[in-house]
Amino acid sequence: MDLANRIHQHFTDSAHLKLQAMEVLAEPIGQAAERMVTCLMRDGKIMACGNGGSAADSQHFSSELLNRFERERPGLAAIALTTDTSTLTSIANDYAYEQVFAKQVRALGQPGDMLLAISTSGNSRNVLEAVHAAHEREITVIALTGNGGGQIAEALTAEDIHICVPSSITARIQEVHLLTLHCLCDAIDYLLLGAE
Ligand SMILES: O=C(CO)[C@@H](O)[C@H](O)[C@H](O)[C@H](O)COP(=O)(O)O
Ligand SMILES: [Zn+2]
Repeated sequence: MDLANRIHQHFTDSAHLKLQAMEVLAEPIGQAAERMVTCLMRDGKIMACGNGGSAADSQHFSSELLNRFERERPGLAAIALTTDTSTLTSIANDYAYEQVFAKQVRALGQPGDMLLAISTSGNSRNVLEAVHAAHEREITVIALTGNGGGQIAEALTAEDIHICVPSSITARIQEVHLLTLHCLCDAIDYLLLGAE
């Protein structure tokens, strides 16, 4: 396959997966948005975490709540647990990389907050540990995964919401994750501000 065909194939695969994911994810995405609005309106906050591309997604999402998405509104309480290199490196150095998000959840999280746990494999240990820490603090989890959800799916409770992309290809899963996060941002604004 030459380069042009490879590129065409990526676009085609990504487009097909988004249409397939729409059928199964629209409902949990809507539920997650409603729960996030309830959390925010009760003065809760949304903490987000993930590794690599999912760390970038965590920061992308939190910035669009703290600042704005597409409509004018006051900032909303969100924080990415992936940005403070002094915190991340000291926890990893003094304890273990597995604890870099969980220790922050235990320190910052309050009952009624929410954790957005992003992992394409569903198996990243530090995200899994953050899920456990959230449950200890009576924090509901929105898990954004793929690959069947992995160990994170097994750790979720009936109170949590699982948005699992029906694919095992990391890049394709991430492309649906980004669309999902923008759907969440739009839905939150729609629920708070009404239709434009
Ligand atoms: O962005 C990519 C691949 O597209 C990578 O950086 C990817 O995020 C990293 O391999 C992560 O460590 C994968 O972690 P996870 O999504 O399985 O939790
Ligand atoms: Zn965005």
